[in-house]
Amino acid sequence: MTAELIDGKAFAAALRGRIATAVAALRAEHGITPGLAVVLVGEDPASSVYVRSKGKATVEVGMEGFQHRLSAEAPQEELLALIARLNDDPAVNGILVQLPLPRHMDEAAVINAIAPEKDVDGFTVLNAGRLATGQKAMVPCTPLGCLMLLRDRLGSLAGKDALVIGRSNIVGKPMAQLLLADSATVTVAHSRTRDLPDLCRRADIVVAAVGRARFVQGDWIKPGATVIDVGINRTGDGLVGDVDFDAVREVAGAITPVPGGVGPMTIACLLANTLTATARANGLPEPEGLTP
Ligand SMILES: Nc1nc(=O)c2c([nH]1)NC[C@@H]1CN(c3ccc(C(=O)N[C@@H](CCC(=O)O)C(=O)O)cc3)C=[N+]21
Repeated sequence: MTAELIDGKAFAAALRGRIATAVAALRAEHGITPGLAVVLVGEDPASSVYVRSKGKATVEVGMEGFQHRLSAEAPQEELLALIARLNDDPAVNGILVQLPLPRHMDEAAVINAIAPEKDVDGFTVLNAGRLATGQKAMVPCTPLGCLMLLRDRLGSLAGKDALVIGRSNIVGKPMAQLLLADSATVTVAHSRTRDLPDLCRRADIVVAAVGRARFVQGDWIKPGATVIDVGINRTGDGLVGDVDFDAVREVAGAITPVPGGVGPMTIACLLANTLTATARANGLPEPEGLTP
């Protein structure tokens, strides 16, 4: 049996369509246009590509995009001053500082300078704590996108055995929190985990976010399991995920491809978070289906 493909690209396009409709209504009924500021420090070519596609997606749903570029050598104070201005700017509802930052900067200090209500990445300590304690939060875009795909495929996640491979603050940990909030039984595996293949064979849901090309093997997968591949690895033969796609798709029930899986959902969820932040900032009801 071959796994069903989970079409993240199509799901993301539909989500962006609903966002565009809500943005148009916000403008017509309240004269409000959501604004998203993206800050890029340095000239990393991959980062420039992401920032450009985020800018394009922002305009396509009718939001206003603001781009700020600082040189790789800019002092941290300059970045903090820019963030302070964006925090105070009423036209800016969401702020994203593209990661990674140059080595001379303190990533945590920079991220936590973002006003929590404008933290559309959900990376600040306050939003991470809110998510972990079941309070209304800004939820990191990639895990939120994965959750939407999982619920669409499986319905209720209650009682499912979920394995998250990777423990980063931006994917693994918030993904585990979201699955736990949906009453899955969650295991988080990492580089020091013993018997990962055996652990994986028990999982109904596998979320791979390790950053190692084709790491998850076909014989690690329980037949019929749902596999979400968060990996974006540039190799000699193009963009590949953290899952050995050709082998795993022979065993799994459903799997996300790379590209065309989680990546497009990340960008759509960034727009979803910007819309949610705008509604909250203006005391308006939040559009449904954009938050967990
Ligand atoms: N503060 C911050 N927030 C981020 O969300 C953030 C970041 N920094 N730094 C970099 C990573 C990476 N990231 C991706 C978003 C979309 C695709 C995406 O759409 N990928 C396409 C393919 C793109 C291609 O062909 O290169 C796909 O998977 O189909 C990939 C990667 C967001 N990031």
